[in-house]
Parts: sequence; C-alpha cells; structure tokens
Amino acid sequence: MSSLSDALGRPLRDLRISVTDRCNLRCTYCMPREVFGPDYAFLPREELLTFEEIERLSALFAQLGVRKLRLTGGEPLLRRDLPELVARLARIRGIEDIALTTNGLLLPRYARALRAAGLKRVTVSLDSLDPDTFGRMNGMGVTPERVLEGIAAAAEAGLKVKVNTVVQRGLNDAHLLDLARRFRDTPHALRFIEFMDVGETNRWQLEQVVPSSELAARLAQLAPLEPLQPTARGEVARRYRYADGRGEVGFISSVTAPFCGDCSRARLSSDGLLYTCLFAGEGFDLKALLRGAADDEALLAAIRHVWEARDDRYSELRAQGAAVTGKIEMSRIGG
Ligand SMILES: Nc1nc2c(ncn2[C@@H]2O[C@H](COP(=O)(O)OP(=O)(O)OP(=O)(O)O)[C@@H](O)[C@H]2O)c(=O)[nH]1
Ligand SMILES: C[S@@+](CC[C@H](N)C(=O)[O-])C[C@H]1O[C@@H](n2cnc3c(N)ncnc32)[C@H](O)[C@@H]1O
Ligand code: SF4
Ligand code: SF4
Repeated sequence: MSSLSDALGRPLRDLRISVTDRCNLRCTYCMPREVFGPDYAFLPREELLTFEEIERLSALFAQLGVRKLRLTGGEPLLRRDLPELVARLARIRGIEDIALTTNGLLLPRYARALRAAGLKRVTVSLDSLDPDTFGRMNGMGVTPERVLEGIAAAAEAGLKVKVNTVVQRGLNDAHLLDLARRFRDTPHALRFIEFMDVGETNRWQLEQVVPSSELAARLAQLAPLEPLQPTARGEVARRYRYADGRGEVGFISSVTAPFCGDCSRARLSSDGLLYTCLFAGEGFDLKALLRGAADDEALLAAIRHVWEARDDRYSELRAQGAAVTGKIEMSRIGG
C-alpha cells in the first residue's frame, strides 16, 4: 500500500463523498430558494455515480492512504438505499471510519438501517432551537423539533452524534446559548461553524461572520471552557470542554483561523468529479475515466497525479485578501 503527499506535503487521508446534489431544505447559506427553485437543473440520475462506482473508487482511495470516509450532499438520506452503500463501504480494507452528515429529517426512518449497515456516527445540522429563526434559515419553515427527533432516533439506534451549527450574525447568533444549554448534558458535541463564502450564491458577507473567539467568550457565561487535545492531525474543529464537566463544544473557524496547513481532505462530487478543495472551481473527471473502462492502475495514477499537483489553501489566501470566483456550490461538492 502506497501513500502520497500533495505539493505542500499534505497526505491524503479523508474522502468526502457527495451522494446527491438534491436536498429537502433550502438553507439560505447553502441552497437559497431564489436560486435553487422549482426550475433549478439538478443532476439527472444517470450522471450520479452508482454505488458500485463509489465503492470501487473508495477502495482505490483507501489504497492511496484514505482512512476516513464521509457521506454528504445535498441531503445524503435522499439517495435511495443509502444503507446499502454504507454496507459496501464498511467492508473496504483500510477504511477505519465512516461518517454521515445530514440535516436529520430522515433519521427517524433510516437510523436503524444505517447502524445495521455498519455506520458508527452521524453529524446532524441544526442552526437554532428558535422555530422562527430555524424555519427562516432552512428556507422551508421546518421546526427544530423535527431535527431533534432525528437526533434522538440516531442516538437510540446506537449512533454517536455530533451537532453542527452554522452561525450568521443577525440571524441565529442571538439564540446560541439556548442550543449550548440544550446539548450540554448530552453526549453530543456541539460545533459552531463560521459562515463561509462557499459557492457563488449565498451572498456571503464578512460582517455576517461571528468569529469563534467572540462565541467562545459568550459560551463561557455557562462555564469556563478548557481546550481539549486534537484527536487527529488536521482536525477541523478546535474542541473544548466545559470546566464543570458538562459537555463538549467545538469551533470550526475557516474564516478567522484557517486550517489549510493540515488539510488532508479530497472531495468527490455526486457526478464523479474529484475536487481538492471545498472552494475549488474545477474538478477532475473521474467518472469519465470510470465509464471509459479505465482499469484500476489508470484510476490510481490519475488520482495520484491530481493529489501530487495539489496546492490549494483557499481559506488561508482569503484571509490574506485574495478573491476567487467560479467556486462550485456546496450542495454539489458536498459539505
Ligand atoms: N474551509 C473548510 N471547511 C471545512 C472543511 N472540512 C469541513 N469543513 C466545514 O466544517 C464543517 C464540519 O465538517 P464535519 O465533517 O462535520 O466535521 P469534521 O470535524 O470534519 O468531522 P469529524 O471530525 O470527522 O467528526 C463542514 O460542514 C464544513 O462546513 C475544509 O476542508 N475546509
Ligand atoms: C452542505 S451540508 C450537506 C449535508 C446535510 N444536508 C446537512 O445539512 O448536514 C454539510 C454541512 O455544510 C454546512 N454548510 C453549508 N453551507 C455552509 C456555509 N456557507 N458556511 C458554513 N457551513 C456551511 C451545513 O451547515 C452542514 O453542516
Ligand atoms: S446545508 Fe444541508 S440541509 Fe441545508 S440546504 Fe445545504 S445541503 Fe440542504
Ligand atoms: S479551504 Fe481548501 S485547503 Fe483549506 S482546509 Fe478547506 S478544503 Fe482544505
């Protein structure tokens, strides 16, 4: 088994796989309704990688050093028979961790099947406990209760749960202590994500980013925060525990504290393009190779080549004032 490094010396360890570009929500920061409306052209079914294709590629990525897979989207639970894909991926030699990022709405239906297929953990997105705020942010008027039911179903099925909250100044930042209180006495780590300028449609403005340092100071009203050691190199979230022992929080601070230096994440879009950065404009068409009957050696060589040429560090460059246009949408590349 070989492993490789990119142009900045970073290994390839994680593969984030988008299984659909569709979603049952329209979060304003990700798929704003005015863009992703009834006429939006989502990918036709035949353009999506099949489970066989995803399995084959994942096994090749594992040969090149990938240890962790994350299924995402769009909303991954909209992809029919997703537990079957999990079962296929769980059998791949070298894969140590499989996770799923979801908005939670379909977890009451699928949590048990996912667990039975070999999934160990899920990350559920929930931006507010205030129904008006959450309904507005998810663009569909869906209540936080529905997501909490999904979280409960996941926990009951034996899945480890993390919760992701995107923070936007003036939208949900007034209600964050309620969320923190809600999860403090649970085993579910709550992670606050700085609103990011991903894609081209979410009208990102720096003024709407609440720096994690500001949030941390607010959370300290509940109890002082003590930093925790990273569990792995390249960990996205900075983790803290409350000094009174009642829970864990994390901060994902791509805007105020970029973490490109250790970024070992590749991304596979639902239509089979390989991207080396969340903010990339172009991907490498692995599906064309797959469907052009390339053998494993040719696919391995192509992936190696792409990774070895990689010098992406978008968040660091943004922090230095660089502007980039033509970025792919989050729902297509996978969050
Ligand atoms: N800028 C940037 N943001 C990222 C990257 N990876 C993840 N994120 C952001 O962080 C959020 C959380 O990612 P998750 O996959 O839930 O978290 P994680 O910390 O990678 O996952 P685990 O540690 O495996 O639980 C994503 O939804 C993105 O918004 C990255 O490489 N770059
Ligand atoms: C694109 S979603 C896909 C998975 C699933 N639909 C969900 O919402 O969890 C993955 C993650 O990206 C986050 N995200 C989407 N747009 C974002 C943005 N502009 N800034 C920060 N995080 C964002 C979401 O909150 C979610 O946690
Ligand atoms: S963040 Fe997730 S749930 Fe919200 S619109 Fe994007 S893909 Fe859908
Ligand atoms: S901005 Fe790109 S290189 Fe930097 S951490 Fe995110 S995905 Fe990795």
